Amino acid sequence: RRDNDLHIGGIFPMEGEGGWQGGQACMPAAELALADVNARSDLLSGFKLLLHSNDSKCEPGLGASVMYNLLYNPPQKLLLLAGCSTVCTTVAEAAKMWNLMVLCYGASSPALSDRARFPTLFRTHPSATVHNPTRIKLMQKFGWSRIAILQQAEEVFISTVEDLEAHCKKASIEIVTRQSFLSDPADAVRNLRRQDARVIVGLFYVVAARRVLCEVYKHRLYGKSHVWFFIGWYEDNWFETNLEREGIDCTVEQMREAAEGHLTTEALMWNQNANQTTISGMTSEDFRSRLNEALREAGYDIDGERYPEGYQEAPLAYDAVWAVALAFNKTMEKLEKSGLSLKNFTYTNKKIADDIYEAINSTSFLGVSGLVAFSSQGDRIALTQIEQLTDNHYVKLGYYDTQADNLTWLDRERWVGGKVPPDRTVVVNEL
Ligand SMILES: CC1(C)CO[C@@H](CC(=O)O)CN1
Repeated sequence: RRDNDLHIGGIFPMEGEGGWQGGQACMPAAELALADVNARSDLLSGFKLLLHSNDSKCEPGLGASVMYNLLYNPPQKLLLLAGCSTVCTTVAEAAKMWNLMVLCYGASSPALSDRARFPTLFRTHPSATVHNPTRIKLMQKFGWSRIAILQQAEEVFISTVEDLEAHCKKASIEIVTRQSFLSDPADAVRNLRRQDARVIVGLFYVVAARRVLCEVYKHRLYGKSHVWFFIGWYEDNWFETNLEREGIDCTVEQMREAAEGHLTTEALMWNQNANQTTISGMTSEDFRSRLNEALREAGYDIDGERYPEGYQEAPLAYDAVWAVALAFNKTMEKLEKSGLSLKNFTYTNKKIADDIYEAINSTSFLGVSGLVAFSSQGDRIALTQIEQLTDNHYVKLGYYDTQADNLTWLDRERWVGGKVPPDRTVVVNEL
């Protein structure tokens, strides 16, 4: 091994049944970034960044064993990249014992925003709680102060709802009912009707979302008197696919009718200003072309729209490597003043670990995923996008910058009844 190599570990969810196999697109994206930062003569003063990757299958146990292999086999690693909330939780909880920073490009769990448990964690993937200020902003915009919540009983949604409840309290928005279900939403949806819920925030994975939508159709909790907030990162035609395979007893037409008009929120992962040059010299569209080329070479039929999992999150992995390179660069400059370099780092060297922490913590640059910067909890600061399903197509309604409390609104919303649905039964006094 050349002694001017800087080594980092990469843990990518490639295969596996459960969870998110986003490493399929995120590992190629990370490798593109590695080539780009190593091609820059003005970064890392002559050192080369090397990435040692392994597959976690999005399983925390396998992730832990992959991490131990990376740490107990030379060369010494300086930092770990990881994906999947479950793997990041395990890796980040342990990595502090080796004074290693962990940069998660694919972890949305709100539980990870905890410096007590994860003192060395940073994420380029925003927490699921990033949706909540946007949901509140929309409720205030449309005058809804009485809402309901329907959620699947999964850790990520439970902690997201707790955060949403706190935001609702602060905004004096009443939650008339909070219904949760494990896998069958029928009773929960029926209870929504009993409580006369009109504005409902739905938090569940996409398979559960199809079950919910069919129940919504059956209980007529849709149309001109109801508004649904769904998660925006499902596939675009999620409400009309896999109905047979998943035993959904609603037709495509019924699902479309129930879905018409719903709103979605999601974190922006591709820089919206498509022709804005980012730190790599590329625009986000340039990045898309290069990623597509790399994925074609890896055997994916991109032109046939056969995208690998993690395609949406690929900019987060690309920017994670840039964040590491910039932070290492800053740390090298600081260490050189005392005649040291990152080659002096060891797993017991907390001093250099603190320097790397400080460098990442103060990192901020324009990446292909937009402005990359971290909160004091290591969370990605991100914009959100709002869409509405109209005639079976998602229409962009606007963007929200939580930090600046700035809502960019495009005035494209359409309501089934021609006006904004009220959040409660409106009694009209007959004169
Ligand atoms: C937006 C999504 C699909 C949320 O889950 C992330 C994976 C995880 O949190 O485990 C990947 N990105």
